[in-house]
Amino acid sequence: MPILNGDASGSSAPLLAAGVPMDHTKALEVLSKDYESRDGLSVHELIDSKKHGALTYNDFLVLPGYIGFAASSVTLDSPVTKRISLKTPLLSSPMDTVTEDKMAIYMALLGGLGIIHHNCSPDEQAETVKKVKRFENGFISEPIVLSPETTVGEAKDLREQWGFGGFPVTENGKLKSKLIGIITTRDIQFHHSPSSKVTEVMSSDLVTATQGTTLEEANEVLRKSKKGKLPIVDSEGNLVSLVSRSDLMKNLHYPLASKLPHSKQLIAAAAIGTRPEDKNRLQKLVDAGLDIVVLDSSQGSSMFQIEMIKYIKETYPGVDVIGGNVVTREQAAALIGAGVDGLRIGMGSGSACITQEVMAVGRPQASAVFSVASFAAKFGVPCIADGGIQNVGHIVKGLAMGASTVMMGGLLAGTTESPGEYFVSSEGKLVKAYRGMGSIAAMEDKRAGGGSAKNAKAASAGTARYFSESASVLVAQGVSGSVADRGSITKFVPYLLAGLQHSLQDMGETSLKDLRQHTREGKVRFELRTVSAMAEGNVHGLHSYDKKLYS
Ligand SMILES: NC(=O)C1=CN([C@@H]2O[C@H](COP(=O)(O)OP(=O)(O)OC[C@H]3O[C@@H](n4cnc5c(N)ncnc54)[C@H](O)[C@@H]3O)[C@@H](O)[C@H]2O)C=CC1
Ligand SMILES: O=c1[nH]c(=O)c2[nH+]cn([C@@H]3O[C@H](COP(=O)(O)O)[C@@H](O)[C@H]3O)c2[nH]1
Ligand SMILES: [K+]
Repeated sequence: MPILNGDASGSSAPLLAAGVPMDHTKALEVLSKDYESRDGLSVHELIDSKKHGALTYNDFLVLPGYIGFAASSVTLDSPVTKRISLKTPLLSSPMDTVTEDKMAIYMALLGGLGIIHHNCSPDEQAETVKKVKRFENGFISEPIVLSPETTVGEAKDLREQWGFGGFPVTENGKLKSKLIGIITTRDIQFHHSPSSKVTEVMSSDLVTATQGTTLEEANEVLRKSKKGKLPIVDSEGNLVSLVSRSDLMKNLHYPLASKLPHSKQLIAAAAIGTRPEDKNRLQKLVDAGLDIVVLDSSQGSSMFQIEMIKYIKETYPGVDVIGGNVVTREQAAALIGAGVDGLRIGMGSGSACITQEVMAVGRPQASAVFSVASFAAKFGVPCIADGGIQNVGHIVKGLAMGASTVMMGGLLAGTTESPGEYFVSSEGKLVKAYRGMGSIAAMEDKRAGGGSAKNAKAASAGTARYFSESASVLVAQGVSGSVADRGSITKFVPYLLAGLQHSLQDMGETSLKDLRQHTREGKVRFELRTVSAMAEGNVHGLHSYDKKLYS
């Protein structure tokens, strides 16, 4: 008796119009014999502007490959210049709402790199470079210090404000002055006279360590002494830094940290312009220990940049130069010819950019990255995909298009490590300011006024030109706004990295090097995405939902 419901045997529901199904064990053989190419498109077929116009990240998808390994085994190291490679292929933008010392330090600790912005005086920028180079993992280089005149009440307020209660006391209340005591939460907790001086309750029987002590040694002293804080002093007993037990454990664990071989210091990178005065700025940055300089321009293919590249390569052979921005092969060739060690790709793709609207110049980012990176690869010049990154998928696509690293502004501007304070938006959301460096706000910022120019504005990254070209109108190429709170990059970057590993695993690629090579060879396959495909690929049909990305 035939099984009607659920019967797939015989001729009741044939898949092929006629004939017997093939032997299933021959599936792979048939696949390789019967088809001229793999399923989907090669990158060359995908990025074909004659057929498809120029594409950006949302316009295509990568097809899955074969998973024969664990996601955790995917390696993500990648070069950022001809000489320097990173364990984390992520960079933060040289923007005044994104990268100052804290971002640069933590990006480097996490294996990436933060490019220090130049919308400030050369001395301020050099000081930031110094902070990155001098940063010693686990040592608090700028602790809160009390003076002998500080009262117990004030110390209690500081504890409230900072959330911790161990403060060193020095003769003049500053760092690099003689350490005379340390005050802990316990010393002030039950002291009922807020007007007493801290010297009455502090402990002056101190366990200290001398400058040059390693973190491991400091750890051992803390363990033995059972203290919470270990002041580090110089040979004269002046306080130079502090090690805190609570910070210690988390600080010991940055195995990916970006350092040069034989150096204990983090790699420091900073941006400059191509004006004559930028040469003086660069000298200060190099004196402060700079490793990589980024020539920051929306249109890098200029006589100014070519001259600057040659000058830097000649004057500072130890410093690597990243040129840009570029979006075409021709622009790239000019800068590669001048000797750049790396290129930065992107024009108008940034989240706060209006360059394409205002200048009518630019290029959709996926096409830009593929065109430039495939050309630059011939000369061993690594490329940065800069701008337009909104999620892990975009990072992956930038890397699949041939970039070695990816640069982000807006995505990192809402983290604790970016400059500025959080504030509450009119909708009641916790946000931080984010603005394009070509926005009116950034161009007019008074902080830019520390330079040599008489007019404060003239020293800024974005306005210099307007003052020498006798133009009185500032033409904005960016906007100023805010972005939502994203917490600390010490959580966010590991999330991006884990997401990247899972994505590469889906593609069947075990490293970024393989991803780039297999894309070039046509093994990694792509598909164009229609508007409805994009809608399908996103959340749809739900009454409501919560989009929590990681925990
Ligand atoms: N990636 C992107 O899509 C964009 C980025 N931006 C950002 O905005 C900021 C400003 O960018 P730009 O205005 O492109 O900066 P820029 O410094 O390249 O300024 C461009 C103008 O200054 C002139 N200039 C440069 N060096 C000169 C010299 N030595 N002598 C005479 N004139 C010289 C150029 O001819 C040009 O008119 C940067 O931080 C940049 O990254 C701005 C627009 C787009
Ligand atoms: O057209 C522009 N006008 C601007 O004012 C501007 N400021 C920054 N940038 C570029 O945007 C990149 C960061 O982009 P995301 O926020 O999308 O990560 C950055 O890395 C820059 O390349 C600008 N582009
Ligand atoms: K844009």
